Amino acid sequence: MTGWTIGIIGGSGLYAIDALEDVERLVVDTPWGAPSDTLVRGRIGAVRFVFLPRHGRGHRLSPTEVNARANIHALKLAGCTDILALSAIGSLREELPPGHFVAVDQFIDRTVHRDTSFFGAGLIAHVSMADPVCPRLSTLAAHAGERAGARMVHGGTYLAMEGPQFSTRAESHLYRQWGADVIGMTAMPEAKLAREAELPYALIGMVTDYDCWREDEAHVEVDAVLAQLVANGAKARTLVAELAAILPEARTASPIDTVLDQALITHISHVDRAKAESLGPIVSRVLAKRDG
Ligand SMILES: CSC[C@H]1O[C@H](OP(=O)(O)O)[C@H](O)[C@@H]1O
Ligand SMILES: Nc1ncnc2[nH]cnc12
Repeated sequence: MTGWTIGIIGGSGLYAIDALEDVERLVVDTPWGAPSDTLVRGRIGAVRFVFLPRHGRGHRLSPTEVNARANIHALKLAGCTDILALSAIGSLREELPPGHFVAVDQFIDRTVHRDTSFFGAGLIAHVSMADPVCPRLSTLAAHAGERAGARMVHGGTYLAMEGPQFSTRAESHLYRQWGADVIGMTAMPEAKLAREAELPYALIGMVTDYDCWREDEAHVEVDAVLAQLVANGAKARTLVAELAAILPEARTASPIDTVLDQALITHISHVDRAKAESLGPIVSRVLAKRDG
């Protein structure tokens, strides 16, 4: 086995990864409650994967109901070293038609009804989100997508909206003016929480629609999104298998593995020990270093 354990968060239309071998289901509980579903642990070749369908099998959870803290905490508990998220996205750009895949590298967070941090209550950290995705994993995932036959665009800004309703036309035009390239409802606070958990995160978005900013095009509807996802689904699954094939054999350290060294601000003598205990593997590394 390699040193990688890749957590895969599957978005709308991606509720299983059939290439996984030696599969076992893990029921994991966290201080934030249960994740979206049981985790599916397996391997492809020598690479370990842990798969989690973001909305649960059968798509039971709305974007607001997805418990991102539980999901990221559960993936950390399951031993993940990195997280690759796959999502359906709307396009805010003419040159990103349905069927294109985008390796997202920036976010604008417009979500308002979600818990966005593991920290607080006696243990405070301020992580940098200046560069919110891991360039190493994002580049590898983009190459895997190309090998899977996807039309891949490297880089793009994702606007995270609360939903579950799609945008008004005025909002869609506004987000274009802000410089957003694609839109979705789920990657925030997921990406922020992955960073707090010291897990390098990348997001491959699969364009399903042109949202509603184009006057000559039907506005987005779920049935069109799902039809496009069925068309993209096989490529998304192949992308995961290709990623396993191209990952370097040994995982070298990422700067994201140790972000809490700088970000954790609470003095060790004032850390709330019960809170630290509940965060488990998210803070055990950095606290052991400071205790020592
Ligand atoms: C089914 S259309 C809207 C839905 O799809 C996207 O979810 P995900 O990112 O999990 O693929 C979008 O963010 C909305 O939640
Ligand atoms: N147009 C859109 N807006 C928000 N989330 C989406 N997911 C897929 N298409 C979307």
